This record gives sequence, C-alpha cells and structure tokens, in this order.
Amino acid sequence: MSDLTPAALPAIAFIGGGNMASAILGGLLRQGLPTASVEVVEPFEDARARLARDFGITPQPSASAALGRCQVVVWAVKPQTFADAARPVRAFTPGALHLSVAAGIPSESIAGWLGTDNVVRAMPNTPALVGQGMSGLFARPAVSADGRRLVEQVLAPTGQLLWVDTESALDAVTAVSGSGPAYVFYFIEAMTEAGIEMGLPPAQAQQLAIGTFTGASALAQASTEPPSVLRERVTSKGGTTYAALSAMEAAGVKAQFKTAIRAAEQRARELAAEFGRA
Ligand SMILES: NC(=O)C1=CN([C@@H]2O[C@H](COP(=O)(O)OP(=O)(O)OC[C@H]3O[C@@H](n4cnc5c(N)ncnc54)[C@H](O)[C@@H]3O)[C@@H](O)[C@H]2O)C=CC1
Ligand SMILES: O=C(O)[C@@H]1CCC=N1
Repeated sequence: MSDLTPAALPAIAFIGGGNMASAILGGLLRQGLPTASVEVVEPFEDARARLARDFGITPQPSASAALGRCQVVVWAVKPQTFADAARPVRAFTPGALHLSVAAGIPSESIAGWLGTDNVVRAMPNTPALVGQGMSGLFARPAVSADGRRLVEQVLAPTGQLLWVDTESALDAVTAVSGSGPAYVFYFIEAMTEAGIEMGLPPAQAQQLAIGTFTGASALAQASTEPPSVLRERVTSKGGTTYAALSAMEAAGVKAQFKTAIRAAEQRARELAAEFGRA
C-alpha cells in the first residue's frame, strides 16, 4: 500500500485560495505536506496576503508554468467563476488529476473546460477546518483507482470521506452535509437565544448549546442505535423534552426543515444549469 501521509504527496495546486482551499490546505500542511509542494492561484491581493501569513506560502496572482509540476489541481473557486478560471489553467496542467469542490458544477462541464476526463468532484464542509469535515466524492469513470486513492490522500486530513456512485447524489450531499454546518449553527443560535431569554448569561447559554451538539453528535456516532431511539431515551413521558418536541411537531418544524434542505438540493441543480454550460 502506498504511503498515505501528506508528506508523501506529489505537488498540489489550488485554484482559488478562499475558505474551502484554506480548510483543505491547512489540514495538509498541519499533517506534514511541505509548503514547497503547494501552488496557489489567487487573484485577490488581500487573500494572497492572508494565505502567506497563515500558511507561509507564496500564492500566485494568475496561472503560470509553475502549475506544470502539480499532479493534483484542487478547484476551490465559486461556481460562477469556474469557467473563467479554467481557461488559463488548462494549458499548464496536462495529465493532472482535477479535484473540484465547487457546488453544483457538473464533472462533464469541468472535463470540457479542462480537456480531460481525469476529474473528481468533492463536496466537503467547513468542519474540515478542524479535521472533522464530512465530504461526499464522485469520480468520473475515467479516473483510475490510483487517482481515487490520491484524492483520498489529499482530503484525508479534512475528516470523513464517502464515495457516491452517481453524480446526482452529490446534490443531496451538498444539501445535507455541504450546507449542513450552517443548519447546525442556526440551531445553536436558536438554543443560545432561548437560553438568554430565559435568563442565562450569553456565554453560559452558548456553552450549553454548543456542548449539547458536541455531546449528542458524539453519542450518535458511538451508538449502534439510530438517532430516533436515542431521542426517545431523552423523552420521558409527560416530561420536558416531550413538551418541546410536541411543540416542534405542532409547528411543523421537521417538515419545514426537510423542505429547506430540498431547497438547497434544488439550488445545487440550478447552479449546474446557470454556471455549468461549456
Ligand atoms: N464554504 C463552504 O462551506 C463550502 C464551499 N464549497 C464550494 O467551495 C467553493 C469555494 O467556496 P469558498 O472557499 O467558500 O469561497 P471563497 O470566496 O472563500 O473562495 C473563492 C476564492 O476564489 C478566488 N478567485 C476568484 N476568481 C478566481 C480565478 N479566476 N482564479 C482563481 N481564483 C479565483 C477568490 O478570490 C476567492 O479567494 C465554491 O464553489 C463552493 O461551492 C463546497 C463545500 C462547502
Ligand atoms: O452555500 C454554498 O453554495 C456552498 C456549498 C455548500 C456550502 N456552501
């Protein structure tokens, strides 16, 4: 089996040096990828200065022959920027494996823009910043087993990885786990606000809300039982949890939440239609 440590990885290019690139790059560097193995293309000066300060790298303002040594190119630009960003990169990266984290943009469009079928799409999420991310992955059929392993090596420091068999499943991954951290933060905000409204100091209310999410997630992860059973175990008949869950059911919170997640899935499809055209 090949060495799976970041130190053993080939050179990697990042196109776009924002949040997601920083999450992936930060994890790789922390786990031993040498800064000399990294190229970043980032047109905005402020963003380049931040990358230099945070990671000790020297990002480039535009694509250049320096990309030629990179076997993997990570695409971390906004969906609406992808087609424009691809044009200057294509000539410098023949033979590279391309890994896109852009929401919605179909691998077929990416393959067309870059002139290669060696394309993997990933949908990570921001807990990748602390190595606790959840990523869905889809490879075009032309990607070899070695190519898939390389992608796993690149993303391993970000957290858990899950290959899906169809590209359309990535829209569901985007809606559940890609956007998902925002839903969790939203609920943390709601629980914190409720705690404050009931008289708790803000810092205490926030600690209780975050600690509860951390603990419940850890319990759900460790347990062999489904979340529904764990929920029932908290819910004493006629007790406080029952009162809260009954209020949520009466208000249609679960149904509304599911509808909201479907809106994210729909938006992922729209992004493909809006920005995925070759
Ligand atoms: N933020 C999130 O939670 C997640 C984001 N994504 C996807 O990751 C991608 C990047 O998102 P973020 O990192 O949040 O965005 P961001 O805005 O933080 O980063 C994008 C970067 O691309 C740079 N850029 C713009 N034009 C460029 C060009 N022509 N060439 C190279 N770089 C260029 C921008 O200056 C910016 O620094 C998006 O496609 C998004 O769908 C995927 C999963 C989760
Ligand atoms: O909101 C977005 O479009 C991106 C994709 C998943 C999370 N953030």
